[in-house]
Amino acid sequence: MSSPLYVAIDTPDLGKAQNLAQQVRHHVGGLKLGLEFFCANGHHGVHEMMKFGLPIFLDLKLHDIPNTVAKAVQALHMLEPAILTVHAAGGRAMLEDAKAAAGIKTKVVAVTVLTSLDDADLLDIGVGGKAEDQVRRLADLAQNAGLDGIVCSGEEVAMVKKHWPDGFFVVPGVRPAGGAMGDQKRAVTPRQALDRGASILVVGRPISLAENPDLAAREIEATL
Ligand SMILES: O=c1ccn([C@@H]2O[C@H](COP(=O)(O)O)[C@@H](O)[C@H]2O)c(=O)[nH]1
Repeated sequence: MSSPLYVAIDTPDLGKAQNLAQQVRHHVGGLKLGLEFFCANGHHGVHEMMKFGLPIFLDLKLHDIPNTVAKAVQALHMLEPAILTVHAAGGRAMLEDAKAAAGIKTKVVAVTVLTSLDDADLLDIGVGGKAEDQVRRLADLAQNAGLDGIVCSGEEVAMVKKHWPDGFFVVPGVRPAGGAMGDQKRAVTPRQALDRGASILVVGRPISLAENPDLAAREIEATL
């Protein structure tokens, strides 16, 4: 069985991205490429990273009107990402159209509440109540729109899985015990995320900024 640990390759530098992937390739289940990498390197960069033979998670968090998102998803077809993200807050029609536009090999998952936000941040953008309530609402929306799953924090994944047992749950904001939080506000350990029902875990800086990324990935993997 492949590892549930996906490494976030957050750099605009293709050479650095390849170097990191080369170091951790035997201890992770996939490579997550986000906006930073894609804006700098586009399709060419993704093709280069595909050469490592690991599943590619394109974390582009698409969020626009349904027609625009659907066309963007179509434009990614040739890359056949294993996982692609859109923002749940784009609404039901956008989610349905994104799913319909994706190739059959791609799981489309909806970002609910970013793991860098807490209840106070949500209030600032006009969402009262707790993050977990908003995650639940957006998870229901994603499920009803026919998506494959959602992105949420490890604090909510058990609650959502109860209502969506066969959903695919991506959990970022994962930190080894005592690790630096950085900008993450709703974080759990890799073991907690898995025990609570994560399908895959996304870990970036605890691996990429480590003195020895290979060792950091192995140490995280050993806890799973
Ligand atoms: O809610 C979300 C959605 C996506 N992310 C992404 O995951 C990684 C996390 O990186 P760390 O360095 O481990 O904090 C990063 O690429 C984010 O864009 C997220 O953190 N939270």
